[in-house]
Amino acid sequence: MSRTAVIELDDVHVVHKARTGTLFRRDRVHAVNGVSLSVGKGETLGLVGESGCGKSTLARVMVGLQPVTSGRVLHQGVETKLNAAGRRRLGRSVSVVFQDPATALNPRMLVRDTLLDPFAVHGIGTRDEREARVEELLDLVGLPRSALDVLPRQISGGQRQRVAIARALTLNPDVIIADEPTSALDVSVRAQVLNLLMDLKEQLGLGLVFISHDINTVRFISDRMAVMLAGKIVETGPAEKVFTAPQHDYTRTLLSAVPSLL
Ligand SMILES: Nc1ncnc2c1ncn2[C@@H]1O[C@H](COP(=O)(O)OP(=O)(O)OP(=O)(O)O)[C@@H](O)[C@H]1O
Repeated sequence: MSRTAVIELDDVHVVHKARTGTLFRRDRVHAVNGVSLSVGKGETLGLVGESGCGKSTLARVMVGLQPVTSGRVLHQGVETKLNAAGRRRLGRSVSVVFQDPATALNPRMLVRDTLLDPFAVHGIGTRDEREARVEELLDLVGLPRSALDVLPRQISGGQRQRVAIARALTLNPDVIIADEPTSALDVSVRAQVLNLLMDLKEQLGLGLVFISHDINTVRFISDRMAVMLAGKIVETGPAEKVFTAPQHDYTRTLLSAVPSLL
């Protein structure tokens, strides 16, 4: 079966200027080093690797927030340019859920306004359409109507992450990039948020890129898995295969670490 990937990266490199070095000659960090991958609707790609291996930089590339140093980013088969129009197109189709909803959500915005915000940014929908969609979003993520008129700090961490997921869904994206979406949450609610993401993927036919340092969580949620080490993808394949028959030493090292509680 061949279908066009929603997002495809072709030999992408990102070199950051580090905060170290001198004013005139900053050190460089090769955060993403020749990564090629693709994700389509209806599948979950798990991206696993330790802290600092370049996962978040890669996530930012996929949503158009991070320019690449070299390589190509294709959206629906067409190379994207990170000008205003390209970014807007990508932003409608690919949205992101960050690790910590306490910092990702505007603390001074009511949940209702947070969910309405993407409509304003993209200038779409009538007032009635926007309001109806906000109610639909609450149902999708399992929040009560009473959650609309509160500030993020007035609800629990798990509920805040549900709001962040609802916001990511506002404009009906094709793909969601979830960057360590459960790491900042209490252990007791992590499984609920993971299950919600899996249900939404099924129900809406979404593509999901699930990023985590925890290989057990990635296995649980992913169809395909990519293992990242020092900016490179060192192993990729069906999640079950990578898990049961790892080919790379680094994957084996990750697998031998203590199992997590999600
Ligand atoms: N804006 C930036 N400027 C300079 N260096 C950066 C920048 N963003 C990331 N880096 C560096 O690039 C490397 C990869 O960072 P990145 O955040 O992508 O990794 P990560 O795997 O997501 O790690 P973590 O899980 O800790 O966020 C690190 O060495 C980091 O210090």
